[in-house]
Amino acid sequence: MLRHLLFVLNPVSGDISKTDLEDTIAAYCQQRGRTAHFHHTSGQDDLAQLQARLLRHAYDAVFAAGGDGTVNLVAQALLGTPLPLGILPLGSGNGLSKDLGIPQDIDEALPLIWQHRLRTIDTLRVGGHFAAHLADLGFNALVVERFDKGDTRGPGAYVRIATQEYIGYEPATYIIETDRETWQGKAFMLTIANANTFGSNVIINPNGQLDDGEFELCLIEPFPGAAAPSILYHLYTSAFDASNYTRRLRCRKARIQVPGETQVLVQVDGEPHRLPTPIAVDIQPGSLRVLVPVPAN
Ligand SMILES: Nc1ncnc2c1ncn2[C@@H]1O[C@H](COP(=O)(O)OP(=O)(O)OP(=O)(O)O)[C@@H](O)[C@H]1O
Repeated sequence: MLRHLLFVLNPVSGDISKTDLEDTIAAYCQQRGRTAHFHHTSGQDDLAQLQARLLRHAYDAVFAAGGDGTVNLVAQALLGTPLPLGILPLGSGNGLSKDLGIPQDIDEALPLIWQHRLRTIDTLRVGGHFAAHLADLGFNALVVERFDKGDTRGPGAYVRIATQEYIGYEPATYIIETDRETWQGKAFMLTIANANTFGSNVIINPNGQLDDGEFELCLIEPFPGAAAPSILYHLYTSAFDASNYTRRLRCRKARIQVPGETQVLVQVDGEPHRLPTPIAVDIQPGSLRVLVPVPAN
């Protein structure tokens, strides 16, 4: 039984107050013979702080209570340890928890603390950064960066920024060499996907498996404005491959060049980074243990 549980709380994620939540979690654990410990992120030096805490204290599992950024932080701190990651989805983007079938309602997610199944999944390294879920280059990375810098949150702000950026957006050229093939061309966006679904519910990589030792490069090629509604429709209906403007490359490793650019904007698990080119991507098979709901009979 997982007895000593550490909850890593991001106090600002998703604009959700977490003051009462701590009491709820502590009582919930106590009633079931578990002990809850809490760690608050500060936004500064969080990885080193969490790693230091994990060296000082013995826990049986660590829960990320926040969005994909908090999940990325906790997952990274757990690499190389036998400890499993639990997720309480409390961010504006909760993509990995959706892909793992974790309920999005916090009251429904709490039972994961004591009823769960252990699953081992792959993670990615993207340009030297750890990614547990999705990374991308191109249009979405640009929107994520602007969203990150802005002071408004929520899906409304994302759509507003996306609409502004879409007008006049110039797709870049990419040269992608994988362990299987080479592809060269312009792309509106290029998603590096171990998982399936963005926090926004866009299904960028239908049927991609989190534990198959492979990942997918999901390309949306330049398209005329008139095709945008049908592409969006395909993205929300698990029909990525049905569009004339999409393609997926499945692989274990890839090298992405962007001719003429010495650095490029890359979004990794919701956080924007400017990374030197070429970008190397590798799958790290079976590198993370996660707690997932027990399937209903
Ligand atoms: N105490 C804090 N104050 C300010 N920022 C913080 C704090 N703790 C963590 N952060 C920042 O929160 C971000 C991660 O947020 P997370 O993805 O968990 O939630 P989110 O609501 O989905 O995030 P966002 O809305 O920013 O995408 C990281 O950039 C991290 O540096």
